[in-house]
Amino acid sequence: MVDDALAARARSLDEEHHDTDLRGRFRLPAGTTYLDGNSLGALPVGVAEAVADAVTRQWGNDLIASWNTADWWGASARVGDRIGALVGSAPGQVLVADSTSVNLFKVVVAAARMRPGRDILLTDGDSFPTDVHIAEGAARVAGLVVERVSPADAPARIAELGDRMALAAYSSVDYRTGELWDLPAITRAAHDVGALVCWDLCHSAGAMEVGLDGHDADFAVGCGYKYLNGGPGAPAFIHVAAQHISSFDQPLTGWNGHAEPFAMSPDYAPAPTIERARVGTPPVLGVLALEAALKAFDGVGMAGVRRRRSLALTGFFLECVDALVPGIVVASPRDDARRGSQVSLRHPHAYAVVQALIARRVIGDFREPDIIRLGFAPLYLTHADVLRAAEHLREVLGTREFARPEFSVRGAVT
Ligand SMILES: Cc1ncc(COP(=O)(O)O)c(C=O)c1O
Ligand SMILES: Nc1c(O)cccc1C(=O)C[C@H](N)C(=O)O
Repeated sequence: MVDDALAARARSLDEEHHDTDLRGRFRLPAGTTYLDGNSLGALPVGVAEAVADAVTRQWGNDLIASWNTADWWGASARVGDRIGALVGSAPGQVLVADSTSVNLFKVVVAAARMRPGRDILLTDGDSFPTDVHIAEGAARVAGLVVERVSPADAPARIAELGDRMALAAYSSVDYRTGELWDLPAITRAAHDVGALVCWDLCHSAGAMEVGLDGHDADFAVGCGYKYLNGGPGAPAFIHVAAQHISSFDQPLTGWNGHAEPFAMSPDYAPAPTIERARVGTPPVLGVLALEAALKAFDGVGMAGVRRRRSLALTGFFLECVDALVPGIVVASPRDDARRGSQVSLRHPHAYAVVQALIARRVIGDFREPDIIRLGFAPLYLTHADVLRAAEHLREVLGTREFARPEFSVRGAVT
């Protein structure tokens, strides 16, 4: 009975939100419910063809001329602008380059140089590990001291630290719990004491509005392979607000960031544009795959993606969980205003539960220590998928299927 009511509700939500259902823009295997687009996004239609064209025609036939004729050289900034439009950053402020880790390193060192005499880098000790590791590593290079403070406590701590604060570096969405942190409040608090902020948008870019310019964010970094669907190892992006570009003195002074790379000067002079964030030769095939993937967002407003899909899908999943798996601990906020595009559940056998779900072709992931992490990529999931996932979860838990020995064997990549 419960299932009938939920099935009817899933159908009516899918009808109501039909205009924003972009499943047709993706190639997803039949019979799979993919809830891991927050780790590796699905393959958009047109990417395989674009990469084949880049390989066979641009590279195979046109060879080195393609740096100009196919504008390989301009691709990093061109694709950066496309991402900028999704995260609320005006053209000329976003560059596709390197990895999120490397881009964060550039920002930390540049920010320290922009705030001489200030010694604190505030960050979240519970962030995705690379954010903490890079913060510590870059801080050593730049002469900063890292203080680990939860995003919830950051505004108050920033006010206490005052003019010791150089940079606050936070994720906008917690990778484990999916909590959406208060980007406007932390940004304001940092600016009130003359500090800078950097936002890691790995778990928000492509899933919700971010409003970087609207909130006056100084810097942001994020990856191309999650909700942006750029494919495994896709290049990342970096945002530097227009007013900071001329003072963005980043430490990785490779020849691609030079004002005139082909002058082959032995002396470094940074490009006057966002291209000063470049380091070496970009991974062109990866940048072009990402560009093709971003076509999935053509004509789509991020406000609709957020409200009519991300929040509708995660909200409906919470309803399904309450009805079908009552009592399970929900680690993600129930309040829409505080939830990213994932729902995480806690279970003492979370790893085995996730493996049992995967065996049923419901793909989510496990995160230490006890998190079943389910990502709801807004473009290609439906409310029917959401219900299917919850029904499988009920069966895996209800029958204790997860206790089968094969589900406890840990693999290297999870
Ligand atoms: C918040 C966050 N930052 C950074 C990364 C990864 O950075 P990189 O692209 O350097 O591997 C991830 C996920 O891999 C992440 O979740
Ligand atoms: N980035 C990853 C990778 O390159 C291989 C395997 C997994 C991952 C990850 O998804 C980590 C990810 N940022 C996370 O939120 O857990």
